[in-house]
Amino acid sequence: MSICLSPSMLSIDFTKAGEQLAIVEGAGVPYLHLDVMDGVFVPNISFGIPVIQGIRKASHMVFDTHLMIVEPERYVEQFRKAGADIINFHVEATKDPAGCIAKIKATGAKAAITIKPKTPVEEIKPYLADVDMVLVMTVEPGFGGQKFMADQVPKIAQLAAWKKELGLSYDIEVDGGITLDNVRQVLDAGANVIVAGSAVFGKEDIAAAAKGFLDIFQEYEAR
Ligand SMILES: O=C(CO)[C@@H](O)[C@H](O)COP(=O)(O)O
Repeated sequence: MSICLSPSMLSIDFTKAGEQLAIVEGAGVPYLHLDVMDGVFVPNISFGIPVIQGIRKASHMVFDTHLMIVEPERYVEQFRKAGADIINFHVEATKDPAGCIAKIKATGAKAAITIKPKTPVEEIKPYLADVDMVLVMTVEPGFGGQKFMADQVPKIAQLAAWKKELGLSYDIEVDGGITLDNVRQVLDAGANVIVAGSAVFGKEDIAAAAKGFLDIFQEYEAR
């Protein structure tokens, strides 16, 4: 399974967004992680549908849209129309995760389900056969630049074990505090989609930061 980098837009310099998106795309980064926050599900507000629609025109990357909003099913069609390729919602944010997955898939987008650090990984087990990706948060959602929670790594390993045991093929994404120093920990546990905000867009040399991750991925893929 290939390993992908998904840099988080939350850490982009919005005054230079077009330029910085072109840098990561030019470096061969396949995904762009879009953190949508509503100020209710998480204590922060970021950006939403019009911004995604705007940057869609400037990028061919896979838009990996992480909805940190309550009742995400209300907005699935609009995010898809704006350009989302993957629609990622929190199991804690909806009363009907199965319905939300079905709604996402009906739009033609890939469906992904996410858990916060305090949520047991067992809560998403019933949905594993129906999703394209699972996302393990390694920080409390809401802000970039937080410290990686290493105690979440066993969840990644559990999801990798279930994937094998159940004969499934979902991607395992990890998000929060990932750096060049700790990325091997999550790759070793079985993650294959890596979100990094401050460790990519927060760096002076964005292309070199992205390359640092891509080189490690290449090393793992060659094993
Ligand atoms: O979803 C979130 C925060 O809620 C993340 O996507 C962060 O934005 C990642 O940023 P870093 O922790 O890598 O700086």
